[in-house]
Amino acid sequence: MIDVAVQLSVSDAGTRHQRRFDLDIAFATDAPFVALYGPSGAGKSLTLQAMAGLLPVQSGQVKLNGRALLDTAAGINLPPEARGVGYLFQHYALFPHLSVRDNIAFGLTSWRRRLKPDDAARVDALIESFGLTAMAASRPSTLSGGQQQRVALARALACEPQVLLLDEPFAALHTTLRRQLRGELREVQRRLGIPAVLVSHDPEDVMALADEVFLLDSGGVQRRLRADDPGLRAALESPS
Ligand SMILES: Nc1ncnc2c1ncn2[C@@H]1O[C@H](COP(=O)(O)OP(=O)(O)OP(=O)(O)O)[C@@H](O)[C@H]1O
Repeated sequence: MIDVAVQLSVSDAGTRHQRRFDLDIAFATDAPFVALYGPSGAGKSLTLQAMAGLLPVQSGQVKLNGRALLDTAAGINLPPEARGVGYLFQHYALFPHLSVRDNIAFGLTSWRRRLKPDDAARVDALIESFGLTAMAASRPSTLSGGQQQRVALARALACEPQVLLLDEPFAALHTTLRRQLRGELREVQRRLGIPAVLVSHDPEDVMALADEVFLLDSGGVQRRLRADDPGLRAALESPS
């Protein structure tokens, strides 16, 4: 169960034409794959950042299977590294000087510590699942965009997160590759049983992946739809 209810404001204080945005978002779901969908500027990325602990929240809570990652009323605010969250960005943000394998294993090794056998086996399984075996020793710059995004996905999954947060993960990829990667993501995510929250502008991403969709606008949830709702496609194609 993912249970999010947060209120926060962001502003670029100090600039001449100060802008401010208020997010007041609440959703709770047991769906294994959730999409947050809405126009540019609706507050989708801010919601993921608040869940990951990357943004200060004025009030509210973020709970995962009953475990509070944030609960302002109770004084709980776990740091990002203690939240058990795997975060995948649109731009892969891989470490250029590390091999594919070391990128995937990055969160599992700390300074001077070697990978434990269990962790090494999980990294190898992810490398295989995402078809990266032949390039495991290569640097990211020698990989295609789709291959780099697979590395980033494998890295987000390597730490066995409690939830996977996906921010426009396919935006930089062309249509055929998007379709293929969606399929791979869905298959691995199901097999590992890790719930996912996807942010996307693309109705096809949502139709292909989501079990439940929250339509966002102006910093709040406007509507909730199940994947089998016959009005889903129409709602995605004209969200407001
Ligand atoms: N530090 C900030 N100061 C002022 N406004 C901000 C700040 N950070 C974000 N915003 C604004 O908050 C709004 C929501 O941002 P957010 O990144 O969550 O949008 P989004 O729904 O993910 O949009 P997109 O689909 O374009 O990525 C935007 O209008 C953005 O300009």
